[in-house]
Amino acid sequence: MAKKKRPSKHSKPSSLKSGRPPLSRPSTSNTKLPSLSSKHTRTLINTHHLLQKRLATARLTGDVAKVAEIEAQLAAQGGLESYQLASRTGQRNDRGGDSSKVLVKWLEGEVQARKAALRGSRSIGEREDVDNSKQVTLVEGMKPKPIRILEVGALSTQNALNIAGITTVRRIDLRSPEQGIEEIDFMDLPIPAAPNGEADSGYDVLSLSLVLNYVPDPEARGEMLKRTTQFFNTPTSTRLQREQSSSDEEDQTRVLPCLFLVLPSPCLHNSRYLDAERLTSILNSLGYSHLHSKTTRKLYYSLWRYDDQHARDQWVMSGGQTVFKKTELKPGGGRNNFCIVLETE
Ligand SMILES: C[S@@+](CC[C@H](N)C(=O)[O-])C[C@H]1O[C@@H](n2cnc3c(N)ncnc32)[C@H](O)[C@@H]1O
Repeated sequence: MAKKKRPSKHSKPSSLKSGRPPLSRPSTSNTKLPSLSSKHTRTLINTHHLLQKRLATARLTGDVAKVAEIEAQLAAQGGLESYQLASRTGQRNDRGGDSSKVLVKWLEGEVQARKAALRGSRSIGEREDVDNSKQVTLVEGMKPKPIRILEVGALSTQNALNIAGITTVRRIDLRSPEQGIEEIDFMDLPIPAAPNGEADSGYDVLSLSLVLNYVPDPEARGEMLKRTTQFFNTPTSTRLQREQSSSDEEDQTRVLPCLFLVLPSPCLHNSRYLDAERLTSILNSLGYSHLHSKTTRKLYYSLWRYDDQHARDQWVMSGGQTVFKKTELKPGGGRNNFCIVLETE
């Protein structure tokens, strides 16, 4: 059988949607959650991931019959829609809750600072009561900038990230389960423009919660991580912030801009090819520094500050690795094959 040409490793990251099964039905519906047992939920999610992986391999080897067979299996299982429903069931409070609460906890300092600034601006506004037009100008002028969040792989518009007056959240997914979630592949999402080096055209926080493990192959996972770095407020604004920051200590406590990364715990703690040290090196090589992490029985949560090209240059200058191939770190049975591969430009 004729083999399909493998895409070049250095080509522009391709849309992940092209490697996905068709969406099972129109995307604007607001489906009521059926009650699924946790065993059923787990089986559905695991089978979906397994079929996705097999589908990616069949596509790569150009096995057309196999592709059709796996797509039919995915469709019979309910496709991405059923997978999303199962994932939402898994987010219920009685099943461990939704990861956005952990992110908000780690952003607490930023949230409280803005709340205090808001209170301050309101009291100044009240003092200027005599002149209404001035009051508005003053209040608006003093208003803190909201924390701009991009949530990739969003299942609901209702989560802890919505904090009135403090955050603005843009949500995207391959399949939009409800209004307010844009249906777009992150790999196709236009990179924010920064006209004239203007700050604030990007995001302060990018959330990738249980998304990277959805991507079926290791190179595409690396591409996804690499792409995250282009969505933050411009490197110029980050650098300016750093220069304005009064001390190194202050710089150490800075949280924004940052990446929130959540993976199933076994992807990090029981993989042949990935562990916490390796993940840290991969993210350091992209210009991230580790701020927080926590592991529960099911999930690994982490927060990484993006320190831009400057940090990446320093990493390279100090001899840091920038290419991460599929290298066995922990041999032996009983482990999984989750892996992230990173190639240089
Ligand atoms: C397990 S759900 C995770 C949902 C939620 N973030 C959570 O933490 O529970 C994974 C979602 O990521 C979405 N997804 C995967 N790859 C994506 C991509 N490249 N762009 C946008 N969404 C993506 C899938 O469609 C799916 O709805």
